Amino acid sequence: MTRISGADITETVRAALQYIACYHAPDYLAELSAAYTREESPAAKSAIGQILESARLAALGRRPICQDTGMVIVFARLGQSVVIEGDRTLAACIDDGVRLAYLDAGNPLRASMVADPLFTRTNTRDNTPAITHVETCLGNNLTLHIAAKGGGSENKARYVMLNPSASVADWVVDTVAQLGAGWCPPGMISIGVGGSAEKAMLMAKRALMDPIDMPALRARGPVSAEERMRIDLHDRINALGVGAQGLGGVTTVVDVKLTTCPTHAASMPVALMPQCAANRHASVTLTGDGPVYLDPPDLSLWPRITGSTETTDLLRVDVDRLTRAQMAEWAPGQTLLISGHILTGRDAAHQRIADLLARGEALPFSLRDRLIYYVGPVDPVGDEVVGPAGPTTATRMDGFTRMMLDQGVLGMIGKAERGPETVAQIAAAGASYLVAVGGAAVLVARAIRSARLIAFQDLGMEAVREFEVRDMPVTVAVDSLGQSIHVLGPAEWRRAPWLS
Ligand SMILES: O=C(O)C[C@H](O)C(=O)O
Repeated sequence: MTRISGADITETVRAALQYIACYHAPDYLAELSAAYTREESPAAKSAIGQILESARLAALGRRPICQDTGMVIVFARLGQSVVIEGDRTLAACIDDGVRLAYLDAGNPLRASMVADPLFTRTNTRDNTPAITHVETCLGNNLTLHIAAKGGGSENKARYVMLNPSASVADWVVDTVAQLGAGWCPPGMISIGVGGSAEKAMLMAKRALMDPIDMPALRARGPVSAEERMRIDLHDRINALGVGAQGLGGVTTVVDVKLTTCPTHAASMPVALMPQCAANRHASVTLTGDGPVYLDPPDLSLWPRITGSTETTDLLRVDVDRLTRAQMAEWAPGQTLLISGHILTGRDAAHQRIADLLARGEALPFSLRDRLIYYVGPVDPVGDEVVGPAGPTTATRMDGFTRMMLDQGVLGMIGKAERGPETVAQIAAAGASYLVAVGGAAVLVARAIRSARLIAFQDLGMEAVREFEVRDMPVTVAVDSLGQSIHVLGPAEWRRAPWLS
């Protein structure tokens, strides 16, 4: 019998969450560095370079690698000979650790969880609850596989019940082809096949925390049908040409996981889980000897990438004097360095604006001739004006775009593709959609010189702020003619004859 105190579980979870918020899993970092070296598409190479440089700044400064510091997912393996001491359940001990980690005064992480998801969607302010799954096993230990999963990649999880004779591989490739870039590639895709509907999802999610072994698998060669399928999927997904941030490129995934389980003769449940470029997870085993701390990583593994936002031949834009005529000169894929004042606003702020307008009430700020940056930043510490502040997925704001353009908005900054209708609205208004690199949150924040709360303070990280930026690198994603880099880029880099 092993006694593990609830307080030790809490402290272990707290420390692990602070750790993974700032340090990428080293195996993923190594694969991302290799992808950077391999990348042939200039836009994708620049995006990967920015993610790597931002990751290095985050690790050195011990700040979150992404402004979306994630929803905490814990897979616990509880030995049957373990007694958890104290008056808290295992899930409550884990939630206590989440609370302490996210409210850490020295390195606060962003609270993203909202309670009452159907109606009030009220931020719980401490990122609880964690989503905890417990499985018992033989033994004297408690192992916790802990991840902080970003919302953008979680939103792209997919599930299907196929006929037993259908091709799972074809469904996976077709599905990834339609996922868009909101999951922030390059990352990983994990497939769970079999069991029941919920079992397939859990298998896929759990396997995202396994070590990356695609290069080793290729080097030794596959020895099973599953391994052959993994390699095939890896090749076919990369041949889609989606590339980093959906800008078109040779690497969309660095690994593909595949987990199976017996299922009903009538069924073929298939789950697909993407993992974004903020690949944050760690495993810790408590043995009853106190809390467990992860060893500090070897920071020489974090490469220094220079030139990904080189300023020499880029167009500098003063957004305080921006006109539609100027924007008409921009071309998709062109990188700009913007300076001046921009407003922030994301899901909840857009909903609030829509509600105010629907009631015929005045907005507490003017949107005329403004750029809106879709972002929910981390709170600042020390002399920061804002914490890490990368873009959120713009596609979610598509339904509000007509309304914002009608209010006189000149353009938007976010990440990932816009739907065809939104692209047409942007073009018709002579507006623009710009992208910053998702997952390069520390780098983006460096361009922000001041931040001021403007409205909707109760929305926390989703409040409207005004940022003053200097030389913030953004890429034109939709120009005023309605051309989209998320269509043009992947089309240029697609090497998938079965799609044409
Ligand atoms: O919530 C965010 O800041 C980003 C989100 O994870 C997204 O990718 O859309």
